[in-house]
Amino acid sequence: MVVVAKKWVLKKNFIGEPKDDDLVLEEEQLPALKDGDVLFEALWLSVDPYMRPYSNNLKAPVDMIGQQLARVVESKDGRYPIGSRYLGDFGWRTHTIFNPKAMEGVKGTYGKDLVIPCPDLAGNPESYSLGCLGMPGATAYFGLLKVCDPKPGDTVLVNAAAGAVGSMVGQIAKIKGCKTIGYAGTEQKVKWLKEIGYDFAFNYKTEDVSATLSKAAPEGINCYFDNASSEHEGVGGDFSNTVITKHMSIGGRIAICGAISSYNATAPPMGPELYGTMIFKQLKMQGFIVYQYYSEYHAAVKELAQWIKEGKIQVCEDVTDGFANMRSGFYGLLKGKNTGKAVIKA
Ligand SMILES: NC(=O)C1=CN([C@@H]2O[C@H](COP(=O)(O)OP(=O)(O)OC[C@H]3O[C@@H](n4cnc5c(N)ncnc54)[C@H](OP(=O)(O)O)[C@@H]3O)[C@@H](O)[C@H]2O)C=CC1
Ligand SMILES: CCCCCC(=O)/C=C/[C@H]1[C@H](O)CC(=O)[C@@H]1CCCCCCC(=O)O
Repeated sequence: MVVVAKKWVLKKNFIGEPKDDDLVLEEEQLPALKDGDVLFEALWLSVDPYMRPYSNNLKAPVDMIGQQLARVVESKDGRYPIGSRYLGDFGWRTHTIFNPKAMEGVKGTYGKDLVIPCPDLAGNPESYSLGCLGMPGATAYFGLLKVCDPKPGDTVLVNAAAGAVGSMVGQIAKIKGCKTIGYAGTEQKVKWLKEIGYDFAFNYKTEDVSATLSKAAPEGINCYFDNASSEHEGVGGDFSNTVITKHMSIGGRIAICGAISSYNATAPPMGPELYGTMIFKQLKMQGFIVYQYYSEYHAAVKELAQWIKEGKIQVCEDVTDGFANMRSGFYGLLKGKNTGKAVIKA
């Protein structure tokens, strides 16, 4: 079988906001399969914020990085039957030849396997394996439960709350008996946050962060799940500085999950202004990477699937149709166009 794969190539490293000619769609004729080779075809592909900062470590021109849900279409390894589904770190490409035996023991970033069987999704749509039942869902699960360690009755604050991670954090926090406050960048997102059970939701672009927090959480914030980090401008100034210096309660916990507001920045982010508050309020602030909890990943996905099945978690996906439109799906994510998990249908 002659297969011509389509792939997105990072032609130039991004500088500032990504531009159309930084990423270019190309074709590549694949060779015939050798012994042990498996040919995968992408079904769904993920676009995630990390692709922007991580691609700075690559030297263009280079094939773009990313995870996809793929099915086996041809196989010379009996352990990989035709039709079976895998999550593969294959990058932005439609077809991939991978040799599991030759790649045995080769790990991806943070010790994760490069190709893993699609987990049991308990009847949920396959694309969820890249979102609520995949890396972003697990990020929400571990970041909240392990790093923020919420107690029933705690107040949990989340920014980029209508995204893949943030929408899950708020709903898991509700399951754990917390009061939840979410901030997002459009009125439509704010409306959706209320629909999925956030107790309070605000538009950080139009409402004063400090004033809204004083009203919604006069008791202070116990857990702050930070998806956007410093330089995240809300009305009234930097979002995280405002939250941390003015609104944390004593003994509060801060999970540093991401820093999307600075991914396109061309100057380094500002330094810590927070030490005084951290000390006097006895705060804990911890960065984390979802795969540091890799040994518990499948158990987490199982519990998340159960919560979805029980109707305790609602899911929204932002689907871009067609591999050829993957770049615009990614650029849209960086501009806040997505509600819920941004995925590409191949
Ligand atoms: N530590 C870890 O292991 C992991 C960390 N992450 C991090 O979690 C965060 C959320 O990821 P994910 O849920 O996948 O993405 P989202 O689905 O939340 O999409 C990104 C959202 O971020 C917001 N945003 C975009 N640009 C800016 C900006 N300049 N300032 C503030 N907000 C902005 C937009 O929402 P809005 O309209 O509300 O501004 C946008 O929709 C990211 O920072 C990501 O890097 C993700 C996975 C794993
Ligand atoms: C300042 C940058 C913060 C980035 C935070 C973030 O979004 C991290 C995401 C990682 C998540 O923990 C698990 C992942 O899959 C993300 C990293 C993936 C790196 C892939 C590199 C692949 C490659 O080099 O081929």
